[in-house]
Amino acid sequence: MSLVLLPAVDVADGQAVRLVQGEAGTETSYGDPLAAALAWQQAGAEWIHLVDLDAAFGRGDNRELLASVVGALDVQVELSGGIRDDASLEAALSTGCRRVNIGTAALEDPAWCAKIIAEHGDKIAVGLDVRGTTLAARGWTKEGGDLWEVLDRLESEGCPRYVVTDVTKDGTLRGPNLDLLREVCARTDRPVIASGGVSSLDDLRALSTLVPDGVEGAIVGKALYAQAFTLEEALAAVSGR
Ligand SMILES: O=C(O)c1ccccc1N[C@@H]1O[C@H](COP(=O)(O)O)[C@@H](O)[C@H]1O
Repeated sequence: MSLVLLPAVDVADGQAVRLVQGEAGTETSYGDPLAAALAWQQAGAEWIHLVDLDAAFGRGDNRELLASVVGALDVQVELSGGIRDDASLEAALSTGCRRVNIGTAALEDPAWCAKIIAEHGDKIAVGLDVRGTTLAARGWTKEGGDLWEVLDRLESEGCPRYVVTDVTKDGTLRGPNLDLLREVCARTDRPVIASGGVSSLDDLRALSTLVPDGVEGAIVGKALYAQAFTLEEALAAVSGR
């Protein structure tokens, strides 16, 4: 199996943006989110990782815009940011996205998280956003507990998939945290999506070596927007071409 690539489209104030280490105020804008997503689709992406950053930061949302982006795409969408209760989950799933990524609520509302895993199974992924081994919540501005304790709990609840982000690497082009990914994969048989730090085709080749361990995919953001490589080149690299 080849590593699945998920180009990221993070949306703040109606624009596609990239942050550095998830910090508000570090935005670089890349224009219309739909245009960005369509460009990745046109280049061969099978998935888009679509994030409502305003909802993640609790400062508003881009819900209607993101719904229109999902509706206009033919590829599968992983929708993330601000999905924290029944209403936001229902709104997210009703867009037609393939799955949602739950961050803060998995840390602050374990009972609800267990309930939605039981109800929606594979449509749920949990985002493990970490600094070191401390989880981050609420737009990565609050600490959310110990990674290994939370992972043990989610395992017992049957969490179907994890999106593992090293917050310190995100948007920095400093390379993925391969050790962290290896450690998470050693503690779960569930698929893991790697996020944060991809800077080069060699990073993608390194992540591909972790596919047998359980790394199913990689979210790629800044490197694509900064044109460190094209998505076509990335897809060729992970397919061994
Ligand atoms: O993706 C980012 O750059 C990012 C930066 C700061 C906060 C969140 C970010 N991304 C996504 O938001 C979810 C968490 O949202 P929530 O806690 O469930 O509301 C996180 O997993 C990232 O996918």
